[in-house]
Parts: sequence; structure tokens; C-alpha cells
Amino acid sequence: MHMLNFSPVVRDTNSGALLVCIFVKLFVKIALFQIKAFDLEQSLQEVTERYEKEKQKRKALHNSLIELRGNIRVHCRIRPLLPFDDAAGHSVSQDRRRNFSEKAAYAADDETVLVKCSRPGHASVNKTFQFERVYSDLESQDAVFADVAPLLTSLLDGYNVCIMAYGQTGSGKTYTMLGPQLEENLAFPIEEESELGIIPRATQEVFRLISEKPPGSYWVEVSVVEVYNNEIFDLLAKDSYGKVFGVKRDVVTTREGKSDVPLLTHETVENASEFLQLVNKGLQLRVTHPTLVHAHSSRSHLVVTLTITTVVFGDNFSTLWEDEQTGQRLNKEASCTFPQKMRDNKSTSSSRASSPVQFEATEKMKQVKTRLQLVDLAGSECVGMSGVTGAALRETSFINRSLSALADVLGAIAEQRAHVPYRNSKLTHLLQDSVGGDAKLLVMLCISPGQKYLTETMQSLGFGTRARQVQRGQVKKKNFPVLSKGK
Ligand SMILES: Nc1ncnc2c1ncn2[C@@H]1O[C@H](COP(=O)(O)OP(=O)(O)OP(=O)(O)O)[C@@H](O)[C@H]1O
Repeated sequence: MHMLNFSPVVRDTNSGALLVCIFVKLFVKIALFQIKAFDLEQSLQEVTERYEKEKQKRKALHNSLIELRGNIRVHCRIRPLLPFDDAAGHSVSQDRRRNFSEKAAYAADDETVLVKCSRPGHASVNKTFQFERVYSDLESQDAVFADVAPLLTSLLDGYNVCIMAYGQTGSGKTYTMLGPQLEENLAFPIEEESELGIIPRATQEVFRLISEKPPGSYWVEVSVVEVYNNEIFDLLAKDSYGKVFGVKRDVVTTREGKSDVPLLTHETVENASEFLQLVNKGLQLRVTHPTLVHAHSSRSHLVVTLTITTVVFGDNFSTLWEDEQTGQRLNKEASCTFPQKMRDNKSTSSSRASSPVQFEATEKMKQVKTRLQLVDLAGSECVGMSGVTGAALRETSFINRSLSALADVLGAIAEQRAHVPYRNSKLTHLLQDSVGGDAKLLVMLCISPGQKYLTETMQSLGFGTRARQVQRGQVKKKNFPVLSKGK
């Protein structure tokens, strides 16, 4: 009976408790869901904010490259210079490996390099360096090129442009400029497109930009030069059998005060793959030598130049220039001498760079030339570390001397000295117009983070800092008339 009286109450109590339980659970679930949703919303907001910030930064970088005037931009790429089992096949000891991998330089953010090191027996270092862009070792060739590409728009807008890689031996200059190098010295292993460096990518981009222009208004010529032991070699010069071999050339200063290499071979190219083939041939002549730091060390400075000639139509050529005198001079000088290849109309390329028939039908035509100089400097080198002797030691001494001549030139321009010692070295004489003249100049510093290379790293960072202090005159733009498509 007792039980009978109580059981509905118990049942009621049980179902009540159950209900409460369900409510509590539901409440907790809703609360958790809301917290999660809030968290999600927050992280989504964070991601969006970060994305927007990154987008703004990229835009600012893009604009600053387009608007780059006078000053030199410096980007810095950090990548561990790992010990390799040296050219003679000696394996590197564990101790040396550790020494190499202990870091002294870090990308603190994408504009700052932090150098922090305290080694027993050495003065401690704690310094930051500011550049326009800093790449950590995780950043790809794509990322590096994305920051360079706007300069190529400038090139077709009438500016001279120079991109130069600087850094100690083995720090990644050739990789950055050309891409990974194969044993046979073929600069551009096409299978590895994602690893291609600035030079092949820039050429592709130049031809892409040209393809968007009115047909027949542009053509592109290439020259490849190496500065080896303070001598200039034309790497595209051919012998009577059509085989390329390095011919010694000289650099002179023209009456207008520009540097020029008389008799230098300029080959017309009509697309990026023609360019790659040509440069590959030239590069097979570039001198390399194994050292203890880098098994495939470049022993010369490489300068690849693309000259873009734009055909300008009309009577008032001289009024198209900001500086009237330049306009008049160029008006006199300009003559439509087209490359042989184009006059013969032998090209089968689809590039819009060539349309000789159209050119010859027009009388009032003048040329405007802009130049893209792509420079892979030989690496500065500490003889004690690279272990070079004999001819290689002589090469090292020429490399180091020409690099310090380059630093002296920057110093003289930065201090606005009356005399800038361009002629102290063939390298600086050759690069005179880009370094001190009217080109938009970007220096790509390559450094190693390892403690082992602290001295070389500090030297390169010092070079980059000095380059940023240089205030040159306004970069000159060559104005073109606006040509509408299909004209
Ligand atoms: N960011 C990178 N990612 C992957 N490999 C790299 C990178 N940078 C350099 N390397 C590799 O490191 C080695 C040395 O690089 P690289 O030849 O570019 O040095 P370098 O600065 O041109 O040296 P040197 O002045 O002696 O010619 C090469 O095998 C190259 O492929």
C-alpha cells in the first residue's frame, strides 16, 4: 500500500529530475555552443583582420614599388647555409653541424631582422635591421617574386629597373635570381617551375605585359655579361661556327656620361623560352668553383640585361619627354633600326613584340629604350672559411675587392660626395647607371642565420642598411604617347 501511494510521487520526482537534467544538459550545450560560436566568430574575425592587414601591406608594398623614386629598396632573404659534405666527399662532423644550425639571425617580422648572439669568447650582439621586406626561410620563390613583379610594370611604363642579389657565398643569391642550378650548369630546370628564380620569372612577366600592349610596339633584346677577375666577358658572343664563347669586352663612359660596353652582343628574343635557351648557353660559360662553403660557387658577377625598345609614333616626339633637352637629343638620335631578325620577318613567334611590316609602313616613328638589369653578384667570402688556394684565391680577392668598390660607391652617393669612384672597378663602372643613375633599384640581400656566419651576415646587413641610406635624384621616367589597342 505504502508503495502504491508513493510510486506515482517517485515516478513524478524521477521524471521531474530527468526533465531538469535534460534542461541543464540542453542549457550547457547551448552555452557551450554559444561559446564555441563566439570563439569561431572571434577567430574568423581575427583571420579576416589578419588577411585584410596582409592585403593592405601587399598593396602598400606594390604601390611603393611602383612609386619607388630615387631611393634604393632592400629586401632581405634569410636561409640557413647548411654544411654539405664537401666537394672532396668529406663528411661534416656533428659538432660543426650544430655550430652551423645555431641561429643568430631571425626574421622578427616581415620587415625586421633580429641578430642576437652571445658566444663564449665573442662580443655579444643584439641588433635589429629594418628593410622594406624580410623573408624567412619558409618563404617561397613565388613570395619573393610577387614583391618584385610591380617593378616590371614600371619597366614598361618607362623606367629603367635593376634587381641585384648581394650576400656571402652560398647564401642563396643564384637560387634567388635564377633558381636551383644543375650540375651541367643549366640554369633553368623547367620541371621545377615553382623553384624558378627572379630572372626567368621576370622575363615571363615582361612578355606577358607586352602581350597586353598594342601589337608591334615593343621588342626585347638580351645581353649576358660576366665580370670575372675584374674583366668583362660577353657570354653571348659567337665564333664563326655560331658557338658561344666568352669574349673580353671593355666598359666605357659615353659623351652623355652613361656607361656602355661597345660591341656587346644583344640578341633579340621573342618569348620567354627563347630567352631561357639563350641565357642557358651563356651561363654554361660562367665560371664556378667548389669551395668549403659552397660546392658550386659562382666566381663571377653575372649581369643579364633585357632592353625593351618601344616604338613611338608621331611628330611631337621631343615634347613627350619631361626634360626638353633629352627629348631633343633623343629625337635626333632615334632611328628605327630594327633588329635583323625582325627586318627579315623570320620570326614564327606569336609575341606581339614583332610586327616589322607595320613598322616599315610608318614614317614618323622613334624608339624609346628602357632597361632591366638583373644582377647575380658573386658572394663575399672569408678565405679562412672557404679554404680556397691558387687561382680560386685570386678570384676571391677580385670578388671581395669589387664588392667593396660597390660599397664605396654607395657610401660616396649616400654622403653626396662630388666624386663617386665608379671606375675603381669594372663592376661598378658597368652598373654605374643603375646604382647611381636613373634606375629603380632593388637589392635582394641573402643572409644565413647561422652563428657560424655571424661576421658575414653582419657585413651583408650593413651593406643593405647603407644602400637604404642612399638618396639619389628623382628616378626619371621616359614618357610614351598613349597608343590605343589596334592602332
Ligand atoms: N631558399 C632556398 N631554398 C632551397 N635551396 C636553396 C635556397 N637558397 C639556396 N639554396 C641552395 O643552396 C645552395 C647555395 O645557393 P646559391 O648557389 O644560390 O648560393 P650563392 O649565394 O649564389 O653562392 P655563391 O656566391 O658561392 O655562388 C644551392 O644548392 C641552392 O640550390
